[in-house]
Amino acid sequence: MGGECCRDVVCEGCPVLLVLDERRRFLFRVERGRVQGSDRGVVRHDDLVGLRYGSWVRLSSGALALVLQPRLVDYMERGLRRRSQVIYPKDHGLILMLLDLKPGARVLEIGVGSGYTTIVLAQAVGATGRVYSYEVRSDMLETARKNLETVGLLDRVELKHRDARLGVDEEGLDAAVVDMPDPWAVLPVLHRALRPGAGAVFFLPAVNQVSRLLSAMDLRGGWAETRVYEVLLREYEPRGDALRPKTTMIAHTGYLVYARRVEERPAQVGDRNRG
Ligand SMILES: C[S@@+](CC[C@H](N)C(=O)[O-])C[C@H]1O[C@@H](n2cnc3c(N)ncnc32)[C@H](O)[C@@H]1O
Repeated sequence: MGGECCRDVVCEGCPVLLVLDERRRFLFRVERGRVQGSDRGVVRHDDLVGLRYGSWVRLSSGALALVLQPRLVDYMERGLRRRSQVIYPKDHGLILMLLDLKPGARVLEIGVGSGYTTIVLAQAVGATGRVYSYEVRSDMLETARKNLETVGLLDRVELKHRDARLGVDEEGLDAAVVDMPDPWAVLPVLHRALRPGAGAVFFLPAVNQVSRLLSAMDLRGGWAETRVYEVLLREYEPRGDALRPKTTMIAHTGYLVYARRVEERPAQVGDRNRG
């Protein structure tokens, strides 16, 4: 039975998510001669080579484990370095939809941190797109670089060690994601970098930051279609005999502010009466 390496079939160098149960999940690249250990027995990497993703392998103890292809969320849960607060997958999903990101898009990112969001953007824009990512701290950029290498998406990203408040190099961009403490300070930068009509999403942990950003947008003008969201995700125990929500959940991560960069609105009748 044939199939493409790392897509259908496990070959040497392919990533594998080995799942014994809900808690015992191991993410690694297959290297001949190596062994993956667990408290339920071990598996030799050599025994994984040639298996199809989605199939089962028997450990030395006789226990069975599932051989899966890791998704980005699996890397985020157990395969990446984390040095900063990161945006969570529940928020990433909405960000991608709000920005209407497509293969080929050119996207600005301000505030790279550990690069979790950079990775999501790089996957969305595809091989023909580009992500321009600005970060003021060199240690964060290094972590992000390693994480992008781990998931194989570094070639779609330009990492720039710069304070974005001082400006960015690009123009005519399709979208922007901003995750930094003072996003109101980059509104003029975004206006120059985004093409008219392009969307920006700002991620903000505290509600007073949201309020300050909205006031700054009102004052400056040139932003429209503004929306504010908080995404709450409730996961359920997948049990047919006792279906109910899990007892714990991530209650708060941050707020998303979305707006589109537009031309300055011309004056119209009634403007004088506006507060
Ligand atoms: C919370 S982290 C970003 C996390 C990222 N969104 C993720 O999901 O992994 C915020 C980052 O913004 C960076 N930052 C703050 N001010 C900045 C500025 N003026 N220009 C560029 N980066 C900045 C910080 O150094 C920090 O690494």
